[in-house]
Amino acid sequence: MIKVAPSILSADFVNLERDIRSLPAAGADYVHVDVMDGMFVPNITIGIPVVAAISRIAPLPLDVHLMIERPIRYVDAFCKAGSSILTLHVEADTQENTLEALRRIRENGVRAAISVKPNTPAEAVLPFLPLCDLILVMTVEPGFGGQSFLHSTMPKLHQLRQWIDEQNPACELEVDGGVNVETAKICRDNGANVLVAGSAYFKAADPAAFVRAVKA
Ligand SMILES: O=C(CO)[C@@H](O)[C@H](O)COP(=O)(O)O
Repeated sequence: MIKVAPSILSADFVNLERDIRSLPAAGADYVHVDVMDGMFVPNITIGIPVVAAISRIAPLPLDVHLMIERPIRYVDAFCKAGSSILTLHVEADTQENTLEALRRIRENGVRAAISVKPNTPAEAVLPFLPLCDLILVMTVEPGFGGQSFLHSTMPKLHQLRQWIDEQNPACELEVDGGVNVETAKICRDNGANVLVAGSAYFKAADPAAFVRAVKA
């Protein structure tokens, strides 16, 4: 089953509660929340208190994507803030710390996930795959919404689908960046089952029609 996770980075922050509460009616499955620290990526977004506030009103599971350096420092806090899925970047710390962070996420009763930037090879995920409930393949350089989809990431997505099916079939495979109706089909064809969409979702004249089209 294909799932859609609108990225609230493209929502109207003045009306964030309204935008989040409207997601189920459009057929969305998760609320995708981008946390950026100005170090791992050249942008700063929201932190723990805002995630906690969103979790109090969110009608769907929170899919929290940490684009921060050394995320192990904050995983317990983001779990307690109400994350349902908590994603770390493989590039953000040592292998040892990343393994420990994934274990801690699961100990908190939260689904653990790993993300890879566009130029990071699929092999980088392998040490973490048994501890992951979701793998996120970035299809743009992380940091900003509204960028163009990088087709060069599709062989990696395809490879990860094969390894997930062989080694951890319950794990979800998510893509994020430049997802629209056309690129969603390419991602589905290469094995993604969760599609993050920011600008395409929030700019759609009819978000429900957009969700139906990307799931079709
Ligand atoms: O994590 C990120 C960007 O780093 C994404 O979640 C974007 O927010 C997706 O936005 P669009 O590319 O769909 O506009």
